[in-house]
Amino acid sequence: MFDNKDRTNISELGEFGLIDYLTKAVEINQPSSIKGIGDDAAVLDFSNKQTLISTDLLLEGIHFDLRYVPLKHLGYKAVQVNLSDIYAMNGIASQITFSIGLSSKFPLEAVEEIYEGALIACKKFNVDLIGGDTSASAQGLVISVTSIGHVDKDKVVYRSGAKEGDLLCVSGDLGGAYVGLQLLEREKQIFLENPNIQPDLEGKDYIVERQLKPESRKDIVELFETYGIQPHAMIDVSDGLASEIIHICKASNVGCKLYEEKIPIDPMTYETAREFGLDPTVCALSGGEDYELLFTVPQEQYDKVKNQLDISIIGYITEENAGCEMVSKSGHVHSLKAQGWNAFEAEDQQNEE
Ligand SMILES: Nc1ncnc2c1ncn2[C@@H]1O[C@H](COP(=O)(O)OP(=O)(O)OP(=O)(O)O)[C@@H](O)[C@H]1O
Ligand SMILES: Cc1ncc(C[n+]2csc(CCOP(=O)(O)O)c2C)c(N)n1
Ligand SMILES: [Mg+2]
Repeated sequence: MFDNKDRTNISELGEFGLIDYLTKAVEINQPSSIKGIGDDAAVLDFSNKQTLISTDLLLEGIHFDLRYVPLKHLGYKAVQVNLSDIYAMNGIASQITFSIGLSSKFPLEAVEEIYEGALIACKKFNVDLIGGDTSASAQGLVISVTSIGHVDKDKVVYRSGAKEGDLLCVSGDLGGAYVGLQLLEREKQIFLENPNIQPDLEGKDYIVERQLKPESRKDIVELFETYGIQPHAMIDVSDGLASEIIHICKASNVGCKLYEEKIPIDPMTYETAREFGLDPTVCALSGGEDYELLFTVPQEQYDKVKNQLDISIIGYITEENAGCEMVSKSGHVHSLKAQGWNAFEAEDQQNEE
């Protein structure tokens, strides 16, 4: 990925030199950022708002494969997947910390690319980078991002607030990131077998972007504010629709009825899934990494959500004993299973190979 470029060995700069180098372009814009990079801790002040904090870990070989993920995209995605958790609380993200563990194969130029992507995401989403940690790693690249945000006390939305009769809604469309991943994996295999064949991703931009460059849904939180929509429960779709629905239902002690025909799937996702012999609905239910927002609203808010082009009403909340069910296109009722992506399963499969 970075073989043909200039290589500056990180040991030439040392840890502090590297930190200075990477953070020289960092700007602080948020009024809540009192002190950013440069002391033992950052200092924040959210006055009368509630503070939101979320952290996630991204590991080479488990969460990403550098044979087809460009480093700049990786930096961008690492920030997006974290901001998504703040938006899933109906909050606005304002700061992140960005930590990296680097194995010796990474030259300075590689780390610079990761940072470039991360800073583009920060700028676009109006978030300050206020700190992090940098270390050597014995093997592989490790990235951990912590995102910090704020929300009015009466606006915060938990997974546990869904009520019987609520409408179950989701933003955007689902399954694209998974089908994009299948496409990238296929091209990787072809390339490994014959390095002279160039990857053929033509016409597949949307799903490849859904995988490599996801956009967290700050715009949906802003839309809620504009239209006075207050969800009862919310979660972001990282592991797949089925798994996230079950999280909401378990946390809220409710059941749900999901309609397969209502699940939003982009035509390119649909067609490419079919080309791969995959069921597009299964890709949406279990694929993951869509980073859309899944939420419930009381029925009285139907008029506010029904005309939103980027929101689909996919079902409704039932009482707990009814369980979590999906009505298929043919009218059959299936119990929903949380077959979402699981980092530990992926590891087991790798060990078996
Ligand atoms: N090692 C850990 N120690 C303490 N708490 C943890 C740990 N791992 C996860 N949690 C907590 O468990 C809860 C659920 O986390 P989980 O990672 O399942 O959700 P998520 O971050 O929204 O999903 P994903 O990681 O799939 O994007 C959160 O409150 C999180 O802080
Ligand atoms: C090489 C490679 N293997 C697997 C995936 C898929 N994947 C990575 S993270 C994730 C969901 C959230 O993870 P977490 O719950 O750990 O935050 C999924 C479905 C990928 N993109 N690349
Ligand atoms: Mg997590």
